[in-house]
Amino acid sequence: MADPVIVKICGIKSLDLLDAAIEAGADMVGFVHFMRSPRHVSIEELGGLISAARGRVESCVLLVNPDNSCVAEVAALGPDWIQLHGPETPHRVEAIRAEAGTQIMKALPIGSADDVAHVAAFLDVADRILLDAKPPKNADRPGGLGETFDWSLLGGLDPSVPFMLSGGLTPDNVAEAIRTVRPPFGVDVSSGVETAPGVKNKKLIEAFIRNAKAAG
Ligand SMILES: O=C(O)c1ccccc1N[C@@H]1O[C@H](COP(=O)(O)O)[C@@H](O)[C@H]1O
Repeated sequence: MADPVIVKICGIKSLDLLDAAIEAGADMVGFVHFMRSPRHVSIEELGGLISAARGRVESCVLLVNPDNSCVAEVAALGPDWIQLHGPETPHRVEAIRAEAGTQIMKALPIGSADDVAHVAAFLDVADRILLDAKPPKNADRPGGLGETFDWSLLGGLDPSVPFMLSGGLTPDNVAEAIRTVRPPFGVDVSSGVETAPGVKNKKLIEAFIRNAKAAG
């Protein structure tokens, strides 16, 4: 039998939605600490969410180009993962991994075959790669926009790359995404389980997880 698909629900802001995601079968949850995001949570809120997740589901804190003090503050809360979703270079990712002492998921924007080739530069410095849609030039944030990308570009990816797929996934397209891309470390969603930016919906979370797990 195939391994079950790993599902990460990102952009959770409340304990109520955290419980709902865990009850629905999420394997990982993500909390966004980035002021320009509609899913931003403060350091104090992060502490409560990470504690409530501990031992039940893997937790991941999303940061965008963080400085060392931000990395240290977040790492002290004990998340399982830090997701770097900005323009961090391989050298900076390596430094953040050393500073934080947590597993690192590096998000990379995909819009062309060149972007796919760029993934190789991060394989030695990140524990996992998250492949996301390249945001439009005028976007006010580098992700969480509900944009998909051309999955066929990933046909050129080395099959040993440990990646998770994200970018515009929804309950309606997640099964097709899994069958087409076969991401070895599962799927990640934020906008696709919301009714408005930052407003998660329990029924959409349940449907997303159900459809993803069935497709695996
Ligand atoms: O969610 C955000 O606001 C966000 C801000 C800055 C960087 C990334 C962000 N979101 C992450 O992007 C991917 C894909 O999201 P979506 O499903 O297309 O909405 C996911 O990891 C989000 O958590």
